[in-house]
Amino acid sequence: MTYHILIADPLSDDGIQPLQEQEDMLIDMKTDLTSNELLEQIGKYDALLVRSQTQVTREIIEAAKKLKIIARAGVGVDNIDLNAATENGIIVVNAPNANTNSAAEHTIAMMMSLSRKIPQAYLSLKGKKWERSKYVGVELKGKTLGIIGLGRIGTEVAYRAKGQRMNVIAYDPFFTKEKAEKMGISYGTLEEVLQTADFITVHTPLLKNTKHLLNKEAFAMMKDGVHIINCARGGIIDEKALYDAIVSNKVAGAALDVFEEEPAIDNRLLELPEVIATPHLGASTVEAQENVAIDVSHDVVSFLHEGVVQNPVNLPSVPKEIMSKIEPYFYLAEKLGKFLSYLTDEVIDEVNIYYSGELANMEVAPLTRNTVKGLLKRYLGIHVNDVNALYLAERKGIAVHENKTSLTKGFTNLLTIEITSKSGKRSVAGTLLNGLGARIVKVDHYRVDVTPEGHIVFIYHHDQPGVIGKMGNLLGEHDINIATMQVDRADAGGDAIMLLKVDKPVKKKTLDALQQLNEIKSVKAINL
Ligand SMILES: NC(=O)c1ccc[n+]([C@@H]2O[C@H](COP(=O)([O-])OP(=O)(O)OC[C@H]3O[C@@H](n4cnc5c(N)ncnc54)[C@H](O)[C@@H]3O)[C@@H](O)[C@H]2O)c1
Ligand SMILES: O=C(O)[C@H](O)COP(=O)(O)O
Repeated sequence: MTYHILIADPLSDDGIQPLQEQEDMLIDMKTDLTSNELLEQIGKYDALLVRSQTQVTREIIEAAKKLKIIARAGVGVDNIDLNAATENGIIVVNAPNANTNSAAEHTIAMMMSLSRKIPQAYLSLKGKKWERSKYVGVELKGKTLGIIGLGRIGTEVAYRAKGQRMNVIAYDPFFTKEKAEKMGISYGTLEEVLQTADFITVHTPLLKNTKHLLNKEAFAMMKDGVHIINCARGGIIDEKALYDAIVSNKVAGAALDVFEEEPAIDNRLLELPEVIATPHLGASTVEAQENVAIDVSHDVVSFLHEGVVQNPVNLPSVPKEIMSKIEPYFYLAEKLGKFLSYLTDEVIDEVNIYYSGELANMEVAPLTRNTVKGLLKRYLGIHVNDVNALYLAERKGIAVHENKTSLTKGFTNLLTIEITSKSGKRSVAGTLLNGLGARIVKVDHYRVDVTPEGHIVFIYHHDQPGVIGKMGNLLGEHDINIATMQVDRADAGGDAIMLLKVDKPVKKKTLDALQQLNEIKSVKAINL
């Protein structure tokens, strides 16, 4: 199989080496496609690599019938419709650590340029003027830097600002006084940061709750003559409010790398002499560009080849040590889910997954996704995957619950899945037997021992003499060879089940013929 890869924004040539080394990957580098051209062409690609420029909209995602992975060579994924990607089962990955240094250094460079008016003085001198008194700056030493958003970049900015002998105060919902003490900086609420800082820099993502975080009210709370820096995302600052705050001398100056609309050619903030700006260059260093491209290239290769990634955005990442423990159960979980989907034709209202024995001590979320994937696969086929399984279940009104119990019923590990529909509950349980692999060990309250693979004929019948022979004969007449057979019953002469492993798919006319036998209550062909 050959994978078609589209690189739609400029990426470092050295960085995409891991992709270029793959014999089964054909790479198209098309960095000046219009959105219409992208829409027309996206259908043939398995992977799409972008930076912040290409807008990966719902329309594009829905036209991307083969697309499996969208890789963002950088941090912010606000140019990608994540909901649409998740709904369509497309994994999104990014490179969250690779440009942290560059963005932090750019922030410090912008702050220093702002405080000493370097860009303005440079332009003046280039205009053949020698204006020494016009460009008097302020020192950073002893000033307070307020950081809003103390994640990867905010933290690096804090350490660098301390190097400038600034006092640092930060606000982040996950930041505490104890952490502040360890870092040698101050903790503040958002208001405290706004009220005490001489320089304010934002380092949050652009989210619903960070949109216009610095607005008219926020500027009103700040010290007169405050300086503002935004090397995170346009939109965190209300540009109109910033403009007014500069014109009214509340804000002494602003350094902006990002804008509400990019490219920001006609942005009126750029007309103000107090505003210095760069065209979204925070991550534009040789090192960062090489590193982001390497990170996402590795994820694209490992996802297309092995289904695993390091930096998923729309799927929780599982640490390697946890993954190595739960991976052997993936197969069992998916097969049990699929088996169970055949036991009812009714709408499923609820799924309960019981993890017992050693499974009860593990991080089981990926197994839950695999179980639900298996359950939905009978109807959704390739349209359900690890990325969208839980989303699709929720959309179909199926409540999924994880339960952990110590009851192992004699097994070292036991995975039990129970579905509830209008007419009641159905369940299946399986285990991993040391050295023997996966087994289905229980169907409803019947005990069995079946490998969860291949073609299975599942029969509910009355336990009575001769029934097994009759079924064997009938299957023989229909050219179906029985490989293994498992039978269990509630009581002698009562209800019973039979699981027949057969060598090939059983046709409808064979199932209909079995159903005609008096002893048979129901019969299903299960293909795992
Ligand atoms: N200019 C550039 O070229 C460039 C380069 C890299 C990253 N970025 C941007 O910088 C930003 C930060 O990136 P990062 O890697 O540090 O992300 P991160 O996820 O490590 O940190 C973001 C922090 O913001 C905090 N946060 C969220 N909502 C908040 C709120 N309402 N108030 C205060 N804090 C809040 C989070 O708790 C988190 O700690 C992102 O927007 C990213 O896209 C820009
Ligand atoms: O979020 C990011 O990583 C930065 O905004 C960098 O964007 P870029 O890859 O377009 O430079």
